[in-house]
Amino acid sequence: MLKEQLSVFEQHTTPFYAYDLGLLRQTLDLARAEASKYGYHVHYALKANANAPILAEVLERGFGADCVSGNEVRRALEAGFGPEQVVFAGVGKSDAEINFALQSNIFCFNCESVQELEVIQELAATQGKTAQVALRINPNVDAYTHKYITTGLEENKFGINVWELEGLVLRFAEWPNLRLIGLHFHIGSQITDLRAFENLCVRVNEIQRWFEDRGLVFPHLNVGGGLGVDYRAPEENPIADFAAYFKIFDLLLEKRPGQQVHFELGRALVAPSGNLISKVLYLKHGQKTNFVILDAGMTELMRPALYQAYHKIENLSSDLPEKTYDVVGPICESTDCFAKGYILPETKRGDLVAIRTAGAYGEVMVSEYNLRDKVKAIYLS
Ligand SMILES: Cc1ncc(COP(=O)(O)O)c(C=O)c1O
Ligand SMILES: N[C@@H](CCCC[NH3+])C(=O)O
Repeated sequence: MLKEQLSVFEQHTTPFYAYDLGLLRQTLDLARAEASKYGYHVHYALKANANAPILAEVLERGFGADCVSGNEVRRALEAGFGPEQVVFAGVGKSDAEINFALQSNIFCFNCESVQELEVIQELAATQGKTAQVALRINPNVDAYTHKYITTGLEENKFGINVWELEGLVLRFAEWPNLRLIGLHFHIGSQITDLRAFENLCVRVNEIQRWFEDRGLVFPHLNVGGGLGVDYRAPEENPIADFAAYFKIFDLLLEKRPGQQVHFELGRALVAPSGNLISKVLYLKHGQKTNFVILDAGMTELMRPALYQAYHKIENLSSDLPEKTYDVVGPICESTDCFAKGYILPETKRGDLVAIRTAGAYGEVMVSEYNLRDKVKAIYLS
């Protein structure tokens, strides 16, 4: 119960992120236990949260690192991940980022276009290196999630389209500095309808057979991340159903002998253990609405403004009878709104409010807009 932490929260200047390291450890332990039943490798997606104390817990459990920028690769290496644990995805890797990853001898580049393969070949040749690459293929599988966080449909910018593969395989011989070690897929984020992963397996099997028909078998399959969390009921479901998730792949993904299967989970590992704690600055009574104006806004947690995302909100200070409010931030944008028509106990200036399930894609997406101060983080063990 977050309310039990109220006295701790009251000692800190708001707004701040509060991370529950106990819940984080439980989540990571469970994910590791379920993945290891099948010998699966999990690479934690740093883009979800790259804070040092979080990375330390991830690293301690033997997960690898999934990075999408040169700076994420650097952060992972600085945190202690070995280069052989680092994969690097991203639709627009710059030459400088590729060079840095090559110099660092990372495990694998997840390549998203033929053009990128050409550039990595050229830069690897200049460095006298061989780059290990996986082809990120756009499988055209619906993730049944918000359209802004779907990545595996043909209309999305991510990955190599299947219709490009025929031309691509003919060109492998032109790239002596690339070692093609795997296939990579990622269909989207906050996936709660697990049938999307079933469909992904069916598609990966088809694509794998297509390559086999052309004499190509890869030692690695990377099926990405995307497992969602329960934003509406964080107390009832604090940990994602890793057992059901990994079981789908065990049942449906056709693994070749000796083939290694990789996952890139971000949100499901860290979202529930982070909460944004904010203070109520003002109560404003409009014609039709009562506004709760917080000292945190879209600059500290962008997801509601960007995706109309739902985050549960709790008033930690009040037990008064309930009222209905629009909960908003201080930023000069009308989209700076965490929730409309939200029921909270009667709220007063100075109350502390928790915006729940904000451990993933919260602090990493902070903006300085309106010259806001950088939000702080505290860690509860
Ligand atoms: C390529 C890739 N891998 C992994 C992830 C992590 O996704 P999630 O946090 O939904 O598990 C993402 C983000 O959607 C991604 O784009
Ligand atoms: N940032 C997004 C998810 C994008 C995942 C990365 N491809 C979110 O908050 O839900």
